[in-house]
This record gives sequence, C-alpha cells and structure tokens, in this order.
Amino acid sequence: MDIRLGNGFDVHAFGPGDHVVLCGVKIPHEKGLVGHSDADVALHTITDAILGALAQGDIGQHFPPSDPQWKGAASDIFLRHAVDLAQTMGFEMSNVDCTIICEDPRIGPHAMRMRQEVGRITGLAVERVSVKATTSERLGFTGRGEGIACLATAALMKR
Ligand SMILES: Nc1ccn([C@@H]2O[C@H](COP(=O)(O)O)[C@@H](O)[C@H]2O)c(=O)n1
Ligand SMILES: C[C@@]1(CO)OP(=O)(O)OP(=O)(O)OC[C@H]1O
Repeated sequence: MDIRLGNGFDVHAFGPGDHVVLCGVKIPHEKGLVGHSDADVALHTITDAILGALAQGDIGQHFPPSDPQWKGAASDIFLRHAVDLAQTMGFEMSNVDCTIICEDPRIGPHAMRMRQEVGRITGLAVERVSVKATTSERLGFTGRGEGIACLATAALMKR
C-alpha cells in the first residue's frame, strides 16, 4: 500500500463583516475574514494538505489570487479540485484532521456541521474527518483577534 501524508497551514486576517465561513459553514461573527475568495481558511488548509500529500504544489499555484475568476469564490471548488487530482493520480482519501486556531468564534458548536460539509465535498465518511479548535491563550495575532490560523493533515492511499 502506498500511503502519502500532507500538511497544510493558512492564515486569513479579520476585516469588516458579520460572519466567517469555515469548512463551508457560515458562522455569525462580529468580523469577517479577508481574502480573494470567500476566505475559508479551513478549506484552504485542507486543500493544501491534500496537494502536499500529492507533491502537487499549493493552492495559490492552482488558483492564483491574481485571477479574477476566483474573486469571492466558494472554497469548496478548491478542495474538490484537490480531491479530483488525487483520484486522477490513483489515490483515495483516507482521513483529514484540521485544527482551527482562534479565540473567537467558538468552533465547538459548529464542528459537527463542518465535519459533515468536508465529508460532503471530499466524499469521506464523517468518521474520517476531524475538525477541532484551540485558542492561542491570547498570545500572538490569533490571540489578539487579528485573524484565524489553521493547520491540517491529510492521508491518502493507493492500493
Ligand atoms: N475558537 C475555539 C477555541 C477553542 N475551542 C474549544 O475550547 C477548548 C479549550 O481551548 P484552549 O485553547 O484553552 O485549549 C478547545 O479544546 C476547544 O474544544 C473552541 O471550540 N473554539
Ligand atoms: C484561495 C485563493 C484563490 O484566489 O485566494 P485567497 O482567498 O486569498 O486565499 P489564500 O489562502 O490567501 O491564497 C490562495 C488563493 O489562491
């Protein structure tokens, strides 16, 4: 069995707005996230983890932020592209683990919907999708509430 692991990391800054989109789930919040797309930092991170496992570059190489086509785009497009690429290369997804780093919004109440949404986009069973969160104990840019950071790991396998 050929097993590949990839990691991802992304950050988006807070800006004006009344909600954030994380793992495709709209969460009411006193601020929004700034980005060329919908700024779904969690889906971007999972996308990068899959591209990393495949050694196929990163999300910005596949979807340049200079391309007006992706202005305001829903980020499930990027994740689906990475999953399709994995399938084309003969790999199937095994599991995804994602850690969202922010003081607010609280992720726990939305985590199951996020897992379900990532499962819907990737075709993974919800038991194979982990979404969790931590604060940074009020330290650094996430601690000051300036943005959200995200880490993800993806495992792919070829039988
Ligand atoms: N945005 C967040 C941050 C944390 N959580 C949950 O709270 C727990 C405690 O956080 P610590 O940073 O003090 O370890 C954490 O394990 C998460 O369950 C959250 O839901 N949303
Ligand atoms: C997703 C893309 C797509 O235009 O834009 P952003 O929403 O700015 O996200 P980021 O993670 O900064 O970079 C990847 C970009 O290519």
